Amino acid sequence: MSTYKSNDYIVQSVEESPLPIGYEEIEKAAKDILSPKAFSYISSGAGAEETARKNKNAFQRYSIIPKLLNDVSELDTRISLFGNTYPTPFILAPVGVLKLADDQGDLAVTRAASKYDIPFIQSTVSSFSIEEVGQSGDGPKWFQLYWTSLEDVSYSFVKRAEEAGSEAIVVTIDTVTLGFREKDLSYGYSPLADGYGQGNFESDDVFLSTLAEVNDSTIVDGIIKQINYPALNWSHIKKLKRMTSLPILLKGVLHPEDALQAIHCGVDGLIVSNHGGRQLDGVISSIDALPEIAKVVNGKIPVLFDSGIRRGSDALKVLVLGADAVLIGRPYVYSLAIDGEKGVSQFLANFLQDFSSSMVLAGVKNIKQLKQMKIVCG
Ligand SMILES: Cc1cc2nc3c(=O)[nH]c(=O)nc-3n(C[C@H](O)[C@H](O)[C@H](O)COP(=O)(O)O)c2cc1C
Ligand SMILES: O=C(O)C(=O)c1ccccc1
Repeated sequence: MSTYKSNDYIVQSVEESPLPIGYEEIEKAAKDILSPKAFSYISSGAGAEETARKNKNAFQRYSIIPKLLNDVSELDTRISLFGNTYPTPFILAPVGVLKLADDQGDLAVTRAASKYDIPFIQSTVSSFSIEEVGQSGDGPKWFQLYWTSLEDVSYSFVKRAEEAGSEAIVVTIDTVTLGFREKDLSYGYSPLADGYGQGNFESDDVFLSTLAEVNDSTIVDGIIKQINYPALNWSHIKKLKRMTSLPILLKGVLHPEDALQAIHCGVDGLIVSNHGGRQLDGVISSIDALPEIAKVVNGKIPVLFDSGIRRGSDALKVLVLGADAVLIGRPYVYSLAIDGEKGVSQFLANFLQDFSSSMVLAGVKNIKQLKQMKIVCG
C-alpha cells in the first residue's frame, strides 16, 4: 500500500515475533543468538572502526525543522526509479553470506521484502543463486556485482541477473580489495571460507568452471581471489554500460568528482555509501558526503544512500539532504538472525510504521514535500 490514511499506518497488524523494537535492542538480541565470530563479522568495521562510529554519530548533528498544520491525514510514500514505481523509498542493501544469519538466508529476506514491494539487492557472494532468488517471493530484485578479474564471469552474472528478472545492476566500487577488518583477522575469520557465499558459483556456467582452473586451487580460493580486482576503472563501467540494457548504479561513491565522472560515463544511479564502515577506515561518514554529491548531481540521475540507517527519522534526514532512496543494511540482517523471515517482516513493519509517523510529525504528506523540508547541521 502506498497511499493510505496516516493513522492507519502502512501495516495494520503486527505479527507476533520476539523481535525487539529499537535498533540497539535488536543488535543485542542478535549478539546473543549468533556465534561470536558471526556477530563480529556482521557488526564490525574496518581498522579502528572510526568510520563506523562516524556513521552513527554524524546523524545526530543533523536536525529536521518540522513545518506543521499541513493536513497530513493521507500519506503517499511512493518513489519512481528507472521507470519503476515503488511504494516506499526503501531498498534492502546487498549483504553477502546471509546463511550465516539464517539457513534460508536470501530466500527468507526476499519473501519478507516482497510483502512490502521493497527491492532486495542480491549480493554477488550470496548464499543462494541468482536463479533461486529470482524465484523467491514476487517482489523486485536487483543484482550487486563484484567485478572479477575474469571479465566474462562478470558479464555472465549480469546476463543471469537479466534473465532472472533483475531490475538494476549495482556495481560496488569501494571493495576492489577487502578492508582490513581487525576483528575478523583476530578470529581468523574470512567471509567466504565457510561456503556461505557460493550460491552464484555453483552453476553449470562455462565461465565459472574456469575460475577454479585459473587459480589452480579450490573454488573458494578462486572466488576470493577473483573478487579482489584493484584494476577496476572507468573503462570497465563504460563497457558494462554497452553490455546490458539494465540501469547501472555505482555503490560506494563518496567524492563529488566521481559522481560527475559517473554521469559522464552514462551511469544511471549512484549509491552514496562507505560500506557501513567496513572498507577504508577514516573515510567521511556517508551522511556528510551526501549533500555535496546531491548538489553536483543536481537531479540528473538518482542518488541513493546507505550506511547508518537505523530508524525512520534517519531516513527522513537523508531524503531531505538529497537522497532519492534509502538502503537498509545491518538492521535487517540482525532481524533475520533473530527470527528468520518473520523477523525481517516484523522489522520492516516496524520501520515503515516509524517512517510514516515521522512524516506525519514533520508535517509532510509525500516524498516531494519531504525533500523540501528544512534541515540544519551543527
Ligand atoms: C555482513 C555484511 C555483508 C555485506 N556484504 C556486502 C556485499 O556482498 N556487497 C556489497 O556491495 N555490500 C555489502 N555490504 C555492505 C552493505 O551493502 C551496506 O553498504 C552496509 O551494510 C551499510 O551500512 P549499515 O548496515 O551500517 O547501514 C555488507 C554489509 C554487511 C554488514
Ligand atoms: O563483508 C562485506 O562487507 C562484503 O562486502 C563481502 C566481501 C566478500 C565476501 C562477502 C562479503
